Amino acid sequence: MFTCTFKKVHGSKNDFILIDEKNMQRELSHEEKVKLALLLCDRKTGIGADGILFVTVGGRTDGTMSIYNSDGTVASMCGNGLRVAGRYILEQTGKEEVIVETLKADLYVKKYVEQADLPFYQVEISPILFDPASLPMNTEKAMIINEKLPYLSENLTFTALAVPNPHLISIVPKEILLGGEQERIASFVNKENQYFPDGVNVSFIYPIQKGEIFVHTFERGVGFTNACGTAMSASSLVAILNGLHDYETPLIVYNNGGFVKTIVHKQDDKQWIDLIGNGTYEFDGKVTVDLSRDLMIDFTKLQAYEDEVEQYRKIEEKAKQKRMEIFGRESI
Ligand SMILES: N[C@@H](CCC[C@H](N)C(=O)O)C(=O)O
Repeated sequence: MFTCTFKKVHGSKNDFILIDEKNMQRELSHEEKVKLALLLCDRKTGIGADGILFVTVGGRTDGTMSIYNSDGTVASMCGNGLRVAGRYILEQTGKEEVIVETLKADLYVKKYVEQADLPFYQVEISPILFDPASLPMNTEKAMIINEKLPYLSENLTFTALAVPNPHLISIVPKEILLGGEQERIASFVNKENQYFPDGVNVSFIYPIQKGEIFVHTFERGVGFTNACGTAMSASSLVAILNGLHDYETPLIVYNNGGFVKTIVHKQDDKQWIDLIGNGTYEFDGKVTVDLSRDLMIDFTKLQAYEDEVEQYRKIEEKAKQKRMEIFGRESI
């Protein structure tokens, strides 16, 4: 039997079970964490989430975050997750800004003060890598920027980059965004294939107007999600590379769960992205599982964060209206 307390959280409705490792009855091996992700993230038989964020406070940096996708695979980063994990580490340390260790990089997080009604958090997305080996992607080319990939589509062009988890991104017209192309392409590259041996997150960008884009993502290890933070960050850079936006300038990125703000920085030879958005706590809970029998035994809600859930509901409502105006649908 294994018991732990957790927080159910979300960033743009990309939802997670956040577990502070100090609240676990005992340390879990990687294999046990995989099982826990499969059990708890299941939306029918578990608690339901896009992934588990394992967090520790203190250590070499102010804290650490690791992410297990709902299918049990491990990713190197999670932008929406880092906003909530960063918030948690900020609150636990009482600091104004923190550095969080993730699998491949130490990343900067702070509270974003311009947002009055609901606290927003700003997280650093870096490094940004175009070398196909860093995704990994098998190709002869040195970089994939607005390239046709005939094995995926005859018409669309794609940009491939790692931030540092892998993203394949295409700018598309409305009818393509609303059609079945994204699911077909994403399903192909996330099954066994010769081009993306570890799979890849696939995003479609729809440019709304100057300063605004919509991003829809099929996440590796999850499927379509309401939003993917690293994908929205990578898509912001892709928008700039295509002349749709400028460096050092805020961009509003709408998604199926709300919106975020991004700023892509370029200074000398260094590039990084600020991802700014909500980091919402929904409720605290306690769960008991039997990992040897792959069973969730018991799950109790301990405390609900009704005020912030209600505040977020207003943001969500506005974003829904925006999607209705643009696409004539509440969600994509
Ligand atoms: N939702 C995340 C990304 C989670 C990892 C991703 N599915 C992967 O496997 O690379 C985000 O907000 O960035």
